[in-house]
Amino acid sequence: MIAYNLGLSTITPVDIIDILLVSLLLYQLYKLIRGSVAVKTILGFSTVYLISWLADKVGMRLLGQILRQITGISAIATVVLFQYEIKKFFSTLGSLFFLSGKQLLVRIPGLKKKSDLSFNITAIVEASKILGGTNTGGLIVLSNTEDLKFYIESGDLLEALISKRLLLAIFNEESPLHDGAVIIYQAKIIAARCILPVTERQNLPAQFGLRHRAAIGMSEVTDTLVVIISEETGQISVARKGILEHNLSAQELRIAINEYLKEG
Ligand SMILES: Nc1ncnc2c1ncn2[C@@H]1O[C@H](COP(=O)(O)OP(=O)(O)OP(=O)(O)O)[C@@H](O)[C@H]1O
Repeated sequence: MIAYNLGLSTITPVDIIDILLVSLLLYQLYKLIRGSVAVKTILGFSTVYLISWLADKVGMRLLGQILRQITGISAIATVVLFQYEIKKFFSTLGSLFFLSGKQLLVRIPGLKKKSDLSFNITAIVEASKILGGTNTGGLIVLSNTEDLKFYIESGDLLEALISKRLLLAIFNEESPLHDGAVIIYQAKIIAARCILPVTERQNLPAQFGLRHRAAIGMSEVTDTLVVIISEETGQISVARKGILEHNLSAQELRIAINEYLKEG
């Protein structure tokens, strides 16, 4: 076996692969919890552990005992509290194993391949504004990194350049394509009439029906930004990482899309 002697220890190619895989895993974990409530919860758990350890050290038996009980249930609490992050982590790992070589390059940090075309943000913003103004429902999934093959296959393939007129034509109530979601991958409208996974969350306000629930569900399990135009109120919302930002102006929608594309 090939091995490199760097003085202190011998590094083999397997060690290098090992380090690369661990870095990839840690990067995925970091991406998942970055900016989410998970960070605060982890800090909370760590504080309880620390106080419990200190209480034991200085002989505060009662406090130590109570805190130990709390830390004892933290394993179960972690699974319940982080069910979204855990689900997302495994679905990301799963999709990594089923990526083609080209898609794998897109996922490796630093090697992210930018699309040759640029996302026509203005077309998406203007179409959303018009749809909202005429109380026409719309559901648009933006993906910069995942090809969303599984969801694309549930709808009708289009592979067209993004244009305001095309988006308006798709969501026109007379159109046979208006039901379900449009999926935009990199800079193209890939498919329409797609079926998205509906969130299982119970605590959503009653005003949010299936369109909003499907948007939240999709953003929970994929790295996408989902734009919703409400048929009932004409309001524009976006869902990202399971969080819904409601009643956005055209300018706010533009900012949300820009931020997503920068992140992606
Ligand atoms: N799983 C799904 N995937 C994609 N689109 C869906 C899904 N479920 C519902 N929809 C779309 O949402 C429409 C129904 O929206 P519904 O009125 O229940 O939602 P809503 O959140 O109250 O939105 P609105 O404010 O527009 O009424 C359907 O006609 C369909 O186009």
